[in-house]
Amino acid sequence: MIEALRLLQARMTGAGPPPETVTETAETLEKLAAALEPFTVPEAAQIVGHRTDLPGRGQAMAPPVHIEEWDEEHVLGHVTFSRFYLGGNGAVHGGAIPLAFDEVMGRLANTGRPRARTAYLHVNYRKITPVGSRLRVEARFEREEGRKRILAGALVDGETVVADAEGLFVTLKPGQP
Ligand SMILES: CCCCCCCC(=O)SCCNC(=O)CCNC(=O)[C@H](O)C(C)(C)COP(=O)(O)OP(=O)(O)OC[C@H]1O[C@@H](n2cnc3c(N)ncnc32)[C@H](O)[C@@H]1OP(=O)(O)O
Repeated sequence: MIEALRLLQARMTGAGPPPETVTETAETLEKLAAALEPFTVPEAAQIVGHRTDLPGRGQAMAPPVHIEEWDEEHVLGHVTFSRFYLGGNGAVHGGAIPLAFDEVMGRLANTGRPRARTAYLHVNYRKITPVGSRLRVEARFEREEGRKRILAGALVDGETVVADAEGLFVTLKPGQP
């Protein structure tokens, strides 16, 4: 279902269909939304965001990062930003890149450690990030200072770093959501 939605997002973004196809598509989507409505559940029971075996934990909002290596110190994976993430002129939207970093670095920050949340994510856009290219995603745990965990991440196209990031993740105190 989530993969199908991702495909739809990409195809819809890249489409210039005639008005009758637009109307037909809108009606079909409204029917699908209505079919799912009776199955609305509380957050803890929803599938999306809880499937850690799926790229982006099954969130169609997050770019689909495929993980190849994962431990408490580093993550290595790859991602291809589909047409859905297009900002303009073949470049990925600047807001989509932190989504990928937060997903990967947030999970790494929380691997084998008490729960933490992102306090800041500083992203450097070094080059344009091309839509449709398979990119390497790297993240590593840099250091810990009290409740603060500092992580680094990079998005690499071939040998070129197209974006890198530093993230601060702060350990939650009891009662913090
Ligand atoms: C549940 C886990 C899911 C996985 C996480 C996935 C990643 C995410 O996307 S989380 C969603 C996005 N993030 C959020 O919504 C977080 C919202 N913010 C918060 O909840 C709080 O601000 C929180 C928890 C980060 C920190 O608040 P609080 O516990 O009051 O921290 P506080 O005591 O002020 O600061 C602790 C230390 O961090 C530092 N700090 C906190 N925020 C920042 C910041 N933005 N910049 C620099 N330093 C900061 C403080 O200066 C302090 O440093 P020191 O100990 O040296 O004096």
